[in-house]
Amino acid sequence: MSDYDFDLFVIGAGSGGVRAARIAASHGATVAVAEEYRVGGTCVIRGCVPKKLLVYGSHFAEDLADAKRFGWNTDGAHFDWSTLRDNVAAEVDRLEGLYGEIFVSNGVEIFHERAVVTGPNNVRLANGRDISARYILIATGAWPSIPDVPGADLGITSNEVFHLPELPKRAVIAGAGYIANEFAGIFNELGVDVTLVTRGDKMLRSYDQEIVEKLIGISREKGIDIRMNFPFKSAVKQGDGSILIDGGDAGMVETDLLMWAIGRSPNSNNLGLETAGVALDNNGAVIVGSDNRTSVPSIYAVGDVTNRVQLTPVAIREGHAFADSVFGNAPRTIDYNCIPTAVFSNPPIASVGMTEEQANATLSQVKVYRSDFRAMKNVLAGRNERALYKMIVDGSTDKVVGLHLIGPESGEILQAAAIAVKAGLTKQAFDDTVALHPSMSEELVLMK
Ligand SMILES: Cc1cc2nc3c(=O)[nH]c(=O)nc-3n(C[C@H](O)[C@H](O)[C@H](O)COP(=O)(O)OP(=O)(O)OC[C@H]3O[C@@H](n4cnc5c(N)ncnc54)[C@H](O)[C@@H]3O)c2cc1C
Ligand SMILES: NC(=O)c1ccc[n+]([C@@H]2O[C@H](COP(=O)([O-])OP(=O)(O)OC[C@H]3O[C@@H](n4cnc5c(N)ncnc54)[C@H](O)[C@@H]3O)[C@@H](O)[C@H]2O)c1
Repeated sequence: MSDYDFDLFVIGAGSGGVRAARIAASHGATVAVAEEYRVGGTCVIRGCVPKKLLVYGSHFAEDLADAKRFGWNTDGAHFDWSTLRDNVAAEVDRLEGLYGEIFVSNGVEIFHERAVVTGPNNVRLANGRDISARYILIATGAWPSIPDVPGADLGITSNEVFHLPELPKRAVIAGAGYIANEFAGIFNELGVDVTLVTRGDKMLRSYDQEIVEKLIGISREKGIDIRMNFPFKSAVKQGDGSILIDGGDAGMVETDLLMWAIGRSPNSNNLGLETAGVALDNNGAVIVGSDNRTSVPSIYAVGDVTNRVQLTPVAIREGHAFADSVFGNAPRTIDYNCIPTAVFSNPPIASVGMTEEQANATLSQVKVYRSDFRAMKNVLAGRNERALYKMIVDGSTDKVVGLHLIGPESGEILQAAAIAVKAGLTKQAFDDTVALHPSMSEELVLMK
């Protein structure tokens, strides 16, 4: 007989929590999970998945316009937001069901309610039930940040954006990161008049800034109004229902929808962590070691709540490594080097490894190769939109240390190329590879 109700209690059924629960159960642990909202977490319910489906749905606007040059008569084509919104919601429902089945088929008990930590080996469910566990895993994710300015509550966040009753005529998106650029692209394609406001003079700071400049140029060309150095002072609701935003010296902007996309904070509030002795950093992130263990030996944490890398594949890996280490007798840590990432803007950006700026700051010799080209499809479509691929090479070893792409399907192209960068292949190895023609990705082996 175990001294505890379960070997593992996971708080949060998102990317990290679901993986950890399933793998721990497969190692023979008795596992329970608490989820206060919907099984699947941010990525499945209100993140990556519905976002990518909206990216696909919105891109038909351009595809249909381009189709004319390829001989298709698309007159009469029109868009219906409720159809896209409801079909995406139905797909999310389907996936939520599949995630629930993972628990059933692995013998994991799920509690559909909030749980808080009450001690090193104890949690309390919202219904008041106390449960003990040998280990507790905090996998509660992150929550959209909202700034402390008057009228901030007039804005929505990515939590609400998938359920809009109708599309606004005008939208202001505040922020300059992933979500801001992705939704600027989606709304713009769907005919919404988009203004992107950002307090600084840079966007997508972690990305190669030459690639970002290209995105800014193309976005403006498509009609997205990008306003940098915009100090968001306040928002007020006007008589006609519109929202008036005061940007101080940057001027006033009137809009029908305000969306905050200024980052996500670790979901650690009122979780009982402080009382249990779990150390948090100044941003509320749970502090963990490379083994995902917190300051309390029986409590671990993975995913966004630790604020290391806020990406689904990373949360999944952390959850998997935790379960293998603690229940599978196979301790291991995650390698955070060369994580490929993409911004599903229009066009998308994809990146792996060092930017030119980072390489210059750390390597003694840096070579940069560029290919600035127009995709064949864009040429025939009469679309004057160019792609840019950049390869960053360590001049002393010839190793490719970074790849940065903007252009159609760049995420799909980069995932494969990232294997070569992660493996430490040289520029010569890229050059030795015969081009696959005609394709956009052949540019990767043709850079001079
Ligand atoms: C709009 C958007 C788009 C994104 N797009 C991408 C993308 O394209 N690619 C990518 O890699 N990443 C993307 N992300 C990030 C990705 O969704 C997260 O990194 C990932 O979901 C983190 O997983 P997690 O397990 O840490 O937390 P989550 O998936 O957020 O899961 C945490 C779960 O815990 C639950 N919970 C919280 N507190 C409690 C409690 N006390 N009791 C019970 N349950 C609780 C929450 O309801 C939630 O379901 C996107 C995020 C957003 C918001
Ligand atoms: N494609 C993807 O992989 C993807 C997509 C969406 C989200 N995500 C993940 O979710 C996280 C959150 O996304 P996000 O776009 O909200 O955040 P982000 O960190 O990408 O960008 C936030 C931006 O808001 C700015 N900002 C911060 N505080 C501000 C304030 N008070 N006023 C004005 N601007 C402010 C920041 O300078 C930054 O540019 C990302 O960091 C990413 O890890 C990933």
